[in-house]
Amino acid sequence: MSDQSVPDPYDALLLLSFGGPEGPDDVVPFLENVTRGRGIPRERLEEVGQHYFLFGGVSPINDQNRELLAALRKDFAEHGLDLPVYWGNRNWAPYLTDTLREMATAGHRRVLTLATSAYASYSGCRQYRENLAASLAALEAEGLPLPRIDKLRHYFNHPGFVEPVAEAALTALAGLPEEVREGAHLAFTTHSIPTASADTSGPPEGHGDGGAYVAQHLDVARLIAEAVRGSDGVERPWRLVYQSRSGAPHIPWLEPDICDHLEELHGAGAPAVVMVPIGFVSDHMEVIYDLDTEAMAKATALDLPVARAGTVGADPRFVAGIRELVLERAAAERGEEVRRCALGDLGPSHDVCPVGCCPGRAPKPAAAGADDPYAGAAR
Ligand SMILES: CC1=C(CCC(=O)O)c2cc3nc(cc4[nH]c(cc5[nH]c(cc1n2)c(C)c5CCC(=O)O)c(CCC(=O)O)c4C)C(CCC(=O)O)=C3C
Ligand SMILES: [Fe+2]
Repeated sequence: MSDQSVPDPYDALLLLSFGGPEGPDDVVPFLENVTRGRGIPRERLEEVGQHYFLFGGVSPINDQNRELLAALRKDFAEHGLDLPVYWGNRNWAPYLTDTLREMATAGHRRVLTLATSAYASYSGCRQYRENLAASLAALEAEGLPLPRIDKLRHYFNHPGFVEPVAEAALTALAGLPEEVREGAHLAFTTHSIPTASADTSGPPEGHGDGGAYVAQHLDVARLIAEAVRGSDGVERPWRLVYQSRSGAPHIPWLEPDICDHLEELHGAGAPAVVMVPIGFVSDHMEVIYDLDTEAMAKATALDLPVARAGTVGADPRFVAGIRELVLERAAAERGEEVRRCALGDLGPSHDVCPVGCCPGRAPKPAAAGADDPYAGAAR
């Protein structure tokens, strides 16, 4: 095609994700990668290993990322966007360092990163930035030229994310028996994190106020509850609840858990519940085990009709939204005036994570932010 455009200054997009095991022999080494130095009790690890074994030791997350990767490449090609897309993971092959090495060797010097987490938090944002810095350190030690790496702004409130999720919520609602549909409650779910980490999520000025993680999820939950009401005029009660808690029991994590919430709703006479996993971008293990297996077993035991909404996956609207975010950021980097699309009350998120954003327990170098130690060394 002759009308290909290069989104200057970027010369590549990096899809950065979690990774997951692809067979029974991968499960234990994968869990060791995930939990190295993170103080997760042994019993919890054995339990989580069982979740994977229940599915033949295969997490769906890698295939879902392969699908997203293919969809991004196709969408970019169809829109004349000349931007190669690569994929690397934190915890499983293709490992981030290997992907970045391939990118550096291929001559890429300005890389934009899309992480498969839509929200601010240590696990969903800074930890990925630390992984990028660690990989850059490894390339530096190998004497390779270092690309400069940026990260796309949080996309939780971008219409490309919100609209497919709202539609999925409606589809799930329509799957409930008709007589309980009107009275159904909406339960928006996301990954629980330690409350201390929730309180310090996002830029420092929001710390102590509950943090950005919860505020961002509440913004999305409200938008989707409104979209559902808009579809049939019925105002349904909704709540943001949590799932997939790990860590030691004496450390407070965000609550209530989805299973406790189902029990409480049932006790209060709710006729049905729609679970909407707004915290995730694909139906990976935390969705197919923690919701479809565990929470559904609870629902069956309670004799409570429960439906689960899908996640965005490789929905064309999500993919197009990513393309828009890439073009927006490229224009901003060129110093152009940009229109930033965002729904809800919080407005578009920052392009560059400020110093002190989503701190971890111990300070570590993090790339793609205001405190990126490689920003100057790169190029
Ligand atoms: C906020 C958040 C997201 C969403 C943002 C994002 O998507 O990044 C997320 C995603 C995911 N979490 C995943 C898997 C796991 N997370 C664990 C442990 C933890 N997650 C945490 C938080 C998050 N996690 C935290 C605070 C811990 C405690 C340990 C620590 O502080 O690091 C553990 C250890 C065992 C356990 O569950 O205790 C596993 C196996 C998978 C892969 C699923 C698959 O294989 O399909 C995905 C996408
Ligand atoms: Fe996790």
